[in-house]
Amino acid sequence: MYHKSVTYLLQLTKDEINEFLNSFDTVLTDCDGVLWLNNNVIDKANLVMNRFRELGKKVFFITNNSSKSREEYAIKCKELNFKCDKEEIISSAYLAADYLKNCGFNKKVYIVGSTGITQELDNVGIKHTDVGPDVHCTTVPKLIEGIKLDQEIGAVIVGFDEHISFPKILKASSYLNNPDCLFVATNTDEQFPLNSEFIIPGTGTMVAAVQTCAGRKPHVVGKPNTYICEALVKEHNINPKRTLMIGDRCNTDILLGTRCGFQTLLVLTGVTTLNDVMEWKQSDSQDEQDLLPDVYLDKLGDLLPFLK
Ligand SMILES: O=C(O)COP(=O)(O)O
Ligand SMILES: [Mg+2]
Repeated sequence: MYHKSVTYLLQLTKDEINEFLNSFDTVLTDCDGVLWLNNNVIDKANLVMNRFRELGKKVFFITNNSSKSREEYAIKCKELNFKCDKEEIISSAYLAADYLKNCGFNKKVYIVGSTGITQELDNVGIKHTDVGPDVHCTTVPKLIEGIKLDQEIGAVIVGFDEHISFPKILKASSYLNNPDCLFVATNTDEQFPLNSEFIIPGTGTMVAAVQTCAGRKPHVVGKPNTYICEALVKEHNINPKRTLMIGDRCNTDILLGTRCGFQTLLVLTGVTTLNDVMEWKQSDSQDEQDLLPDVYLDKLGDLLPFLK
């Protein structure tokens, strides 16, 4: 309807907004920066998502955040009053485990990441290393002396790891020195959306460290990789043209929507700013044009009055 026009939804007439709301049957929504920031719901986002469901629309939550399993996200949604089943939540930790399962992987995984990944690997019966701090306070030669590489390791998964460290980068890169060792990244988001004076390193920071040292590029399972959406379209018989992708980050959420032929709604409560978008709108680079949303809002909750 408003293909890549960057239309501000609230400047439309009531009828035009209703026509837009009736133009999709399925909603895929990003989480961090759209629905919540950390453990705080973003103004009325839960009321809007629950109302979409009451109006008969299919709803799926697609997050690049690998720190939680689907089960843990289902608990978080319940606590924050978002109605949803575990099967409607796709986290990048789940995607990483699903990808290795589909590859018939039967060795052990070295994880740079957290318990979202260990739980999802456990769910599919894939062996893995532990997560948590791995620090060193000695010299590099002494550190290396103390490391015995595990010969069972056949893949490295890099996800969000607040305990990222020199020893972890060294070990992951050493395993990846074997070209047969798979290199999987959950996502490459550069920073976490957190409206504060601090910049929180996103998973892209951890991935870049290992990628640089290992001299190899990972297979990235999260947005904007279309892997998950192709699976959803097939499994739930979704019509891409009548699907809305809602996101706060254009180089993952909106780009995914563009690649899958979905309609796209950008909300300004997370990472991408309106200035970013207006700069891309002036650009003649196709890559930047692909980042443009169809429509945008200051926050998802602004839709509530139109969903009566
Ligand atoms: O984990 C992130 O960096 C972003 O997560 P999101 O995809 O839910 O916005
Ligand atoms: Mg987000």
